[in-house]
Amino acid sequence: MQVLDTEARIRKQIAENPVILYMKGTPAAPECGFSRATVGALNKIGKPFAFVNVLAAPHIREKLPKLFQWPTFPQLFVNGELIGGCDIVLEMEADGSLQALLEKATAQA
Ligand SMILES: N[C@@H](CCC(=O)N[C@@H](CS)C(=O)NCC(=O)O)C(=O)O
Repeated sequence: MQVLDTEARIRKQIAENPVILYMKGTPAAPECGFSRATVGALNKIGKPFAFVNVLAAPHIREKLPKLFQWPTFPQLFVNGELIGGCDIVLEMEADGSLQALLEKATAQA
């Protein structure tokens, strides 16, 4: 029962938020260097994003990696699609594609 509830919760969060970051800690107080770096890249772009602190949500921390076959955090979703973790976000920030993606996603919201 808990497993189904957790999956439904995750799918709702992803559906309701055009940009959502599953991370350790909060944007104001990240609790892992990978999450900190990812928040830094998103803040540089300056578009709004939702977040879930998986350290405060152990069921989500356990379930999300299985749902989207991505084993680690952070995980960035844009318009319902998993973009990736810290490495991918930093690469996309460097080549300009993160800005383009987020501008498009938040313009549609
Ligand atoms: N290369 C990864 C690094 C992320 C990573 O290694 N995260 C670890 C440590 S924070 C993790 O989430 N481990 C699984 C867990 O703690 O649930 C990325 O690009 O995001």
